[in-house]
Amino acid sequence: MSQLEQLRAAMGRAGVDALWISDAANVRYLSGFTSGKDGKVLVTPQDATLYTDARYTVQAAQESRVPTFIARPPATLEHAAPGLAGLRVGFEAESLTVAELEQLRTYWPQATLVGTAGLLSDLRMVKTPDEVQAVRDAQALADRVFAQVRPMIRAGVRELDVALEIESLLRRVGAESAFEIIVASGPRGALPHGVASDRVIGDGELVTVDMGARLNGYNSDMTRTVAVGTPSPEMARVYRAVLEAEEAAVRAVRPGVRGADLDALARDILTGHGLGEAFAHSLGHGVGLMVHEGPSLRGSSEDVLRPGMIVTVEPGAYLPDVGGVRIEDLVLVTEDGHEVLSRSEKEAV
Ligand SMILES: CSCC[C@H](N)C(=O)N[C@@H](C)C(=O)N[C@@H](C)C(=O)O
Repeated sequence: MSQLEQLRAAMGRAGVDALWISDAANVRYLSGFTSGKDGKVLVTPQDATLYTDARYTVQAAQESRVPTFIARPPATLEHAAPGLAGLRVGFEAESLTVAELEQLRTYWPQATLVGTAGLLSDLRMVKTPDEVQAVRDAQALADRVFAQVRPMIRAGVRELDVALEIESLLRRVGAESAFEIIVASGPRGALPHGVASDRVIGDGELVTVDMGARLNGYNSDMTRTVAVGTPSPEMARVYRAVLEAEEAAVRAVRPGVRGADLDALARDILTGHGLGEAFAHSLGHGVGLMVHEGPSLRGSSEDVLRPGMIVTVEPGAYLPDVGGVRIEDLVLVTEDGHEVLSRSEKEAV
């Protein structure tokens, strides 16, 4: 089934006849138009239309897999209105603003507007072969960049300079950083999202580097914690515990496994090392057009892994004022198990 056919089936289950798609990643996913933030897609029982404005006339003609109508709101809404009379029209409750909803109410008075959630994000969880290749390419690039940057992670270098080098290497090959690069050294390692600061890396410290490449719209995500010199026995113990949890969770990735069970597996290992409280976030998340998307590998998740999903496995342990460790791999769920897409070496500490 095509993406559009799968979406129409999901719309039927949600009880809507048409869907107004406003989330930028969903617009891109469904239409192929790469400037999704400046577009909307309307899916009706018969048609799908990309609405964008005249800045994108040429680009939309080149990229969009669905017919395009060039206009700005409210002309877009006026164009759509006649076809929506009497229909139940879904909108994406997680991305449409209140002001935009009011505008839909004004211009589509004969439609019944219905809030929906997750119709496209559910589809996006399982990647097509082309999407898998796109994430694979992004991760391969991130691995190459990490290998180039690893030698500069040493005492006397600022975290910021490490991040800048990663960013510039990514930019030079036409990619960009998938998110603000995390370089957290020494005690800053206790910040799970310690974006690079002007702190100078010291001897005997662990340094957590969390980076991703965005290439052709698709993201990668990987974390390595590296040792500069010889870390304290306490931090070496934490590193080995996190590595044990990470490797065990990666080994367990296969179709049919629940995200919640993978989280519990890693959490139980860290708890056994007295680090359960120090693991301050979920085990992982899906990666694709967004760095964070479904499925979720957290305790409350009901997601079950299926072939074609791409997830991170990233346990961590964070000790305030002392330091922290996170180790993260990007993992493709295959028909009979998994394939680890991130290839960067993990150091023995
Ligand atoms: C702001 S993007 C940061 C990406 C980073 N690699 C990452 O995913 N960090 C995780 C610790 C994280 O944010 N996990 C989320 C899903 C959570 O546990 O709520």
